[in-house]
Amino acid sequence: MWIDSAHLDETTLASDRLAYDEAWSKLRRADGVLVPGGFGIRAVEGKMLAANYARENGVPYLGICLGFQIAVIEFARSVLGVKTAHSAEFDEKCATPLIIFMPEGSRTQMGGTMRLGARKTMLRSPKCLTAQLLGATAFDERHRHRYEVNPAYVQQLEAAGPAYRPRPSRVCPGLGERMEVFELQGHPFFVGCQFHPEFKSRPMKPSPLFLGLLRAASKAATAKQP
Ligand SMILES: NC(=O)CC[C@H](N)C(=O)O
Repeated sequence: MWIDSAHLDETTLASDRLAYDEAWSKLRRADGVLVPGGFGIRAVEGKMLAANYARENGVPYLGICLGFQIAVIEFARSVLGVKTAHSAEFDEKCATPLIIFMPEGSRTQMGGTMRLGARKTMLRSPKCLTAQLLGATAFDERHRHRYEVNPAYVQQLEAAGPAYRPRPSRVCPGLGERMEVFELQGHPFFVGCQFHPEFKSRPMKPSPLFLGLLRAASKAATAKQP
């Protein structure tokens, strides 16, 4: 079931009540939510609402790349109370640039300068869900992005306490650590990843992150049955 997340926000409520109600009715029926990667501001606030809905209602959530960045912003806004948190991709002058342009990127040379391809992610703890699902704390997954979680805020996010587990990973030498994974404890399944598990996922060998989402969603669906 696909939802145009632009229809979840208040501008659609004002302009097209039917589309708004339909989008929310689909979201409320969903046993799991996947917010995929993306570029550009279209529907970003709706994606934020979907992440908020999944987080607050214990609905399994997998956020990929932009879906990961959205989940981190939503958490900062709603849980940490940092209302001005945003991505510099959508508001370059925002007061709290939680997601910033990566230092190694180029703004003038667009061709091939994205952070692309397989990169090593090294998780801090074997106990996090991502490490358990992937069966490793170090793995190569493919990437495709220009922005990252602002390292200046990672400590503040980590200080949020046991409800939250950011898992930064090492990047290219000299660039320190990059936050690649976002998980919530005490939630049936809430995972965001900066990398794209779909790029290495195959029909007969799906990425364990997709299987994790589906398992959690199917458990939620079974629990709903009378
Ligand atoms: N592939 C994506 O989702 C990219 C996310 C975001 N637009 C970035 O460039 O970082």
